[in-house]
Amino acid sequence: MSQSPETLLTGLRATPPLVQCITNYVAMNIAANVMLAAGASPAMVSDVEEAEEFAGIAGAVTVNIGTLSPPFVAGMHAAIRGARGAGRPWVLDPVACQATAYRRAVVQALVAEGPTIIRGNASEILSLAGEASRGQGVDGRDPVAAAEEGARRLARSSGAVVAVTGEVDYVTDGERAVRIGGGSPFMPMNTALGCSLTCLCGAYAAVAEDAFDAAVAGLAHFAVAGAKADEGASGPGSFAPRFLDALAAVTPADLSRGAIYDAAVPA
Ligand SMILES: Nc1ncnc2c1ncn2[C@@H]1O[C@H](COP(=O)(O)OP(=O)(O)OP(=O)(O)O)[C@@H](O)[C@H]1O
Ligand SMILES: Cc1ncsc1CCO
Ligand SMILES: [Mg+2]
Repeated sequence: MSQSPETLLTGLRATPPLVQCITNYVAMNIAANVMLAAGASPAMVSDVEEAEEFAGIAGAVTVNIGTLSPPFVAGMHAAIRGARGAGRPWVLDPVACQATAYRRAVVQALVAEGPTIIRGNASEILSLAGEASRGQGVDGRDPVAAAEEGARRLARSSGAVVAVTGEVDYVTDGERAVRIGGGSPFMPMNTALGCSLTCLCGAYAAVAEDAFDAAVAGLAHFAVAGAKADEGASGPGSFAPRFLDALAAVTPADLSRGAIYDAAVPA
C-alpha cells in the first residue's frame, strides 16, 4: 500500500533521517539548511577516504554532479558502494549533465550504478533520456511536459524513480505517474533549490517503503512550502528566508492539501 506525503512527513519529523549529501560547493550550505528546516539531518561527507564507511551509517545517500572533479567522483562511487552494501537508497542529481563530455561520461557511469531516484530539471532529464535538450548550464530551459515521455523511458531503462521539476513537476517509475503543482516563480531564481530538493528526496527515501512515494512527498513538501513562502515575498531575496520558515512550518496535513494530480501513463 502506498504511503501518503502526510504519513511520510510525520515519520520524517519523528525520526530525522541522517542523509549523506554529496553535493556541489554552491549548494552545500543552502541544502543543509533546507534539510534541517524540513526535519532531516544532513551530513556533507564526500571524500573517498570516508564516504563508503559513512554511507554504512546513513539512512540514504545523495549524489550531485554540480561542481564536478575527479576527487568528487571517487567519493561518489565509494558512497554508492556503501549505500548499496547497506541496502540503503541513493538519489542522483544530474546537474548540467548535457554540458560537457566529462559530465556525460560521469553521469552515465552513475546511472549504471542503479540510483533509487533521479531528480533533475527537464533539460537534464531529456538529455539523460537521449533526447535533444535546450539546456546549456545548470538551469532548466525546457518545459517539464516535453520531458515526460523521456522520464518514463529513463525510469524503465534505469529502474529509478524519475522526478522532473519545473513549474509543474512530474514523477514516474515508468508505470505510475503524478504531476505536482504549486511552488513559486522565485524558486528558479534562488540557486541550488533543486540540489536541496534532491537531498530532501534522499531524506524521504530513507523513511519510505517505496521510492515513488518518497519522491512525491519530497516534491510536495517543496511545492506547498514554496507556495506558502510566495505569499508576501517581493522578490527572490525576501523569498529565501520565507521558504526556510515555510519548510519548517508545513504540517503533515498541509501536504495532503497540496496539489498532487494523477497523470496517466500511456501504454
Ligand atoms: N516556474 C516555477 N514555478 C513554481 N515552482 C518552480 C518553478 N520552477 C521551479 N520550481 C520549483 O523549484 C524547485 C527546484 O526545481 P528546479 O527545476 O528549478 O531545479 P534545478 O533546475 O535543478 O535547480 P538548481 O540546479 O538551481 O538546484 C522544485 O520544487 C520546482 O517545483
Ligand atoms: C550555479 C551552479 N553551478 C554549478 S552547480 C550550481 C548550483 C545549481 O545547480
Ligand atoms: Mg539542478
